[in-house]
Amino acid sequence: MMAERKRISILGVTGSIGRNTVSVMESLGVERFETVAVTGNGNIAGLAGAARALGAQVAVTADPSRLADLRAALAGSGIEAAAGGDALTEAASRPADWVMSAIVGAAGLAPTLAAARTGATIALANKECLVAAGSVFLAEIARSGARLLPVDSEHNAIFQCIAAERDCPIERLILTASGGPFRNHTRAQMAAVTVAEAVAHPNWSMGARISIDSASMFNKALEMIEASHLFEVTPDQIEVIVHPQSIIHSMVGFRDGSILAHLGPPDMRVAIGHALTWPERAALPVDRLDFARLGRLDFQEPDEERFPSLALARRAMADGGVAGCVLNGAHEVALDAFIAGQIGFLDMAGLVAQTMDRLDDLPVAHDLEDVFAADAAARRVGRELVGRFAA
Ligand SMILES: NC(=O)C1=CN([C@@H]2O[C@H](COP(=O)(O)OP(=O)(O)OC[C@H]3O[C@@H](n4cnc5c(N)ncnc54)[C@H](OP(=O)(O)O)[C@@H]3O)[C@@H](O)[C@H]2O)C=CC1
Ligand SMILES: CC(=O)[C@@H](O)[C@H](O)COP(=O)(O)O
Ligand SMILES: [Mn+2]
Repeated sequence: MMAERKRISILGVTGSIGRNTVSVMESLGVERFETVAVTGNGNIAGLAGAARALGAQVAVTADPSRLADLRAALAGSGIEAAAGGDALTEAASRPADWVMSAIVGAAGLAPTLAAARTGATIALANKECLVAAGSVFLAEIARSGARLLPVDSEHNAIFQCIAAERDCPIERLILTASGGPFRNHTRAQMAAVTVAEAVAHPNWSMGARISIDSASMFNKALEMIEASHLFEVTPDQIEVIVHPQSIIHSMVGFRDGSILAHLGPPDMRVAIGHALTWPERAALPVDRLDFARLGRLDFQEPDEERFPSLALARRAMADGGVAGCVLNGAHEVALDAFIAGQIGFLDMAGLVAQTMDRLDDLPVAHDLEDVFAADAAARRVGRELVGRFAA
């Protein structure tokens, strides 16, 4: 008798994580899965291609102006086409067993919560959900009974390290950071880097925005806040160590001095496959580590002078309330402005810091409306500040 097929939706199927998710499904056999919904934004050919490859029920673009293009791309397939924010939420709400949350940025928050409210298991790649909405997001997850499986490589690594240690308190979480392409740049060199240089990650193949965030270490800043929400630790238990090879994906220290680490090739199919087949492990066609060839693993202290984003994360965690939401909203504005050539690479941290200064008295968020209000305020202030940095 054929085993019941797992019902899957992929939010952000056209992106780096989305494509890797499709690749993992293909390597496991797409016939094992029933694909409910796939979503994208501007990449209509990619969206229609994924929908056809997986035999999805519905494909949704977030961009309403692209509905006709999507319909044309899906012609003859029998797959429903839809567009816009409400359609995205409706598709995310369709009953599924497992939903990959891989839309980039805070735009992923509403669809991810829509999926969580159905009680589906949420494979969470989108770190901005936790950074922006933190306890409100977790309260909604708890209410829905949905299970959260971290996909971000560091958090997936920690999840794997603590799986057998349920009753042992964590002493420290050690997040590894590659240090990005500017690991050894001086501040003067960093001030002049281009978008093309910032996007060129030394180890991982990822979307443009997270690649630039790795270069500024804003990615690690977001991940510190993400870890503070996912695991039972206080901010001072979260450490960052630069590990240029990206082979150790993170470590957990316990009170007896033991440290458990998760190692693997820098390939997101490992974390995605782990979340997709959890609590089992399926065979994956990824490179196997060859330690003799690696020869060594290096570590260095992160330099918070050159990477001020890390101190901003510590400040957001200490401030609590909506500080993470303000950091995230301002950071998304700063990143857009850097990509558009309006501000320099180092201005991003300055813009976020000034936005946090100006919005340090916002009320604590009790619900999603409060979160969206704080996010909107951060973006408004951030956009005002872009002009000043652009001068
Ligand atoms: N890439 C990686 O290896 C890792 C990524 N992550 C996290 O996973 C998330 C996705 O990253 P990544 O795959 O690199 O990003 P990509 O930029 O490659 O893909 C982003 C996805 O989101 C869609 N999208 C963009 N804007 C919107 C919007 N306004 N509304 C709805 N959908 C939208 C894109 O659609 P389209 O392409 O059609 O425009 C695409 O499907 C991020 O939060 C990132 O931090 C975490 C760990 C590793
Ligand atoms: C693959 C993944 O999870 C990314 O977040 C990655 O960790 C980025 O590398 P950095 O360590 O350079 O931020
Ligand atoms: Mn990561």
